[in-house]
Order: sequence, then C-alpha cells, then structure tokens
Amino acid sequence: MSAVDVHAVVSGRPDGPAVVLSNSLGSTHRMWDAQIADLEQHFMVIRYDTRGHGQSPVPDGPYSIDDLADDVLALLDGFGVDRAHLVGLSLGGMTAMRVAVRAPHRVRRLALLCTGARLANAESYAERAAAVRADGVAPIAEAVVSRWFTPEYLSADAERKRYYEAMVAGTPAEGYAGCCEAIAAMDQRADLPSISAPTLAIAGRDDTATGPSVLAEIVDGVQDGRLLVVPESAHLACAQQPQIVNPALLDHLLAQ
Ligand SMILES: O=C(O)CC1=CCC(=O)O1
Repeated sequence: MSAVDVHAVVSGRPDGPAVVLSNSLGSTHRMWDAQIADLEQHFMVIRYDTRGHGQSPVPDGPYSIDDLADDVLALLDGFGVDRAHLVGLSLGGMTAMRVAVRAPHRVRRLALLCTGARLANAESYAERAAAVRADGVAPIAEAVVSRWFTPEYLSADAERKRYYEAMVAGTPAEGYAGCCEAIAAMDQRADLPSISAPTLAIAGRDDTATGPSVLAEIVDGVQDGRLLVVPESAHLACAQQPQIVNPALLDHLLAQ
C-alpha cells in the first residue's frame, strides 16, 4: 500500500530541528497537548494523526507497521525535512522504530514511550479489529481509557474521563481495526540491533499494555538505549505525567 497524506499540525520554531510526534491506537495528535509548549521552544514540532485516526484519511485495512512508517517518511518529504527526532507512544513508538530501522539516515534521536517491539498478546488485537468492525469503537472506549490512566487519575476528574473516551470513540472503526491488524502482525525484535539512533525508552510503571519489561527489551536490543520508568503512570504517560516526561524528552532530544 502506498503512503497516505496524513493530517499534520506544525508549530514551534520553523528554523529548529524537527520533532515528529506519533500517536497511539485510538488517539489523535491531541494526546501530545501537554508536551507542546515545552517542545515548541526548541523545535519545529510536527504532530500528525496516524492513518485511520483523527482527521487523516481512512484507507481500507489491514494496515502494516511498514505502511505507517511510509506515511511518516512521506510526511517528512512533504515538509522538506531530511532528518527528524521521532517521538512515538505505543502504536506511534512502533511506527517510529520502523522508520529508524528502514531509514536510519532520516532519524536523529528516538523517544519511545509505552510501546513494544512485539506485544505479548498480539493475537488479541486481531480479535479487537473484528470486534470494532462489527460494533464500532464506542463500545470499547471505556475499557481502553481505563488502560491509559491509573484509576486514581481517572476518577479525580470526570471531564477528563469523558474527553479521552470521546477521543477513542471518535476513531473510525476501519482505521482502528486496520491499526489493530498492524499491531497483531508486527514483530520488530530481530530488527532492534540495527537501530543506531540514541533511544530514550519511557515506561509507565503501572502500564498493563506495555510495562517496563517491554521497554527494557527495546533498550537491551538497540545500540544506544536508556530506560526511564515513570511512577504513577499507566499507558498514556505523556498525558498523566508531563512534569516527568517533558524534562526527560528535552534532555534527550537536546543532547548533542
Ligand atoms: O489500546 C490498548 O490496549 C493499548 C495500546 C496498544 C497499542 C496502542 O497504541 O495502544
């Protein structure tokens, strides 16, 4: 499948190094809201909606992680960016890893949040794809968001819970399913040693989807990796703990 022209939002310093932010399954580029003010001070920040999500096109699935990587490479080409920092969470991290494997010359530094080279329960994503094609995404929104945040964080603010559930429920069923199928088919473990970009892996301590041991596998596999475990955080560490994630991102991306 050829690349699609994904919806992107650009902000920050037009003359700064580019940072591309790649979102997770069922979210949009808005999942990075808590990072933007800090990143914009230093970088040209390119946020986009993964195909099948947000305002991006929704081609018929299944998709592959290579398709999603092709979209990022086309995005870079479209902005005339030769090399960028790639920051991805979960599905976005899988996409960022794939770009780093296939086009190492396009990647400065990698930040991989709450993601995996292969998910332990990968087959269950094929079942989830079938379920959302049959019934839509809304029926699973509450369960998905209950994995994104710790129970204390979610129950502290009813509006927050509604906001994220609406984000998930608003994802087109075919786009969500196509991305589930990409996750189900993905295994990048053997490719990790070829990743030369300095890599910061960030895990949520309480993440039941891609916990610290899954991120540690990435750190052990790549050439130059470092692990940060974020306390009181589930899957969407960037949203729940920006005060820990943002300084770590800046420290990593600004290093020479
Ligand atoms: O939705 C989930 O269960 C967690 C998740 C897996 C890949 C992704 O992007 O989010």
